[in-house]
Amino acid sequence: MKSYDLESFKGIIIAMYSSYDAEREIDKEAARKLARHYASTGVKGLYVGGSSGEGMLQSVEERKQMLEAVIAEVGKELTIITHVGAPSTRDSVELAIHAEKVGAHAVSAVPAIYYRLSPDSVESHWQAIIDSTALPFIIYHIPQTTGFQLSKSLLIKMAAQDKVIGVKISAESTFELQQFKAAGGKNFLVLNGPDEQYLAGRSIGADGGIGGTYGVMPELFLKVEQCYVQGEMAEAQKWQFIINDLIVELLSFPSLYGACKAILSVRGFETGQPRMPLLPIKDSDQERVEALNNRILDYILEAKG
Ligand SMILES: CC(=O)N[C@H](C=O)[C@@H](O)[C@H](O)[C@H](O)CO
Ligand SMILES: CC(=O)C(=O)O
Repeated sequence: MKSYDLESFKGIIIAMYSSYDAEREIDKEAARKLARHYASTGVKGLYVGGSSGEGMLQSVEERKQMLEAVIAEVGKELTIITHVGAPSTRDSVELAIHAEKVGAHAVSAVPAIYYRLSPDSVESHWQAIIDSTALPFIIYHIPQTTGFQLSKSLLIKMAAQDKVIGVKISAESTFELQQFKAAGGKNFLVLNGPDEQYLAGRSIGADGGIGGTYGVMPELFLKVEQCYVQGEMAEAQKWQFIINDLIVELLSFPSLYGACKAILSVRGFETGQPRMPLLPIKDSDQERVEALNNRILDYILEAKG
């Protein structure tokens, strides 16, 4: 048994987009407004500073500001997981210590990026982060961007520690997800990464999911989850199909995050463009953004029924 409350990490957790002002600096007020909105949707929590949150494109100071804004607004209502992954162990540890100080509920990290690292090196990196606080830790496994393939043996070694409560797996193999779930055991969380496979991941062992596209349609993922829990598999599949149609369209823009942020902007939540090298949405994309937003909003209405 882990000595942490695992229930608070099970369910739909939005990988939150960062908010920037007109000068492209962190906009704490805008971040709070968006977090407040998310709290009203019924999701379980927020994942701050991950891939969707552009943590890797921000300074350590900016990452702290984003987290502080989110916690100030919804830290008492939602589970707040903060991603502290960085190229250097030193920066990750600094972010973890800060996260604990300001009241985050868990830290999470990808392997250190850029250098091609041995499993021993990644393990030491994660261990330094884990040892720096009393917070639970969630491994972020996303080999397609980090290049690091987490082995089952390293996973088992990590999961044996009380503080290591789970893994978020963004690799696309649901078999790998299942293998990690089996290896981690009953008291180890597996959170689904690829939003396109939420239902598949859930069916084969995931306890919930953390996703970037949840941020523009949390209600639809909550619907899939609700149908799944109630055993209405045909209905759950129907909604996953709808979601995947929408994701395919989101992926057709210059950048996924740019498209999601543009949709939020149409709804009155200004978060700015994503940072370079992520491409911004062009003016000529605006009409298509609005049409897609309308489609999503219609589905949200239908899902709420
Ligand atoms: C690389 C990346 O950002 N992956 C996210 C997390 O796993 C997903 O939520 C995707 O954004 C989503 O599945 C759309 O492809
Ligand atoms: C977790 C996730 O989906 C992200 O970091 O964007």
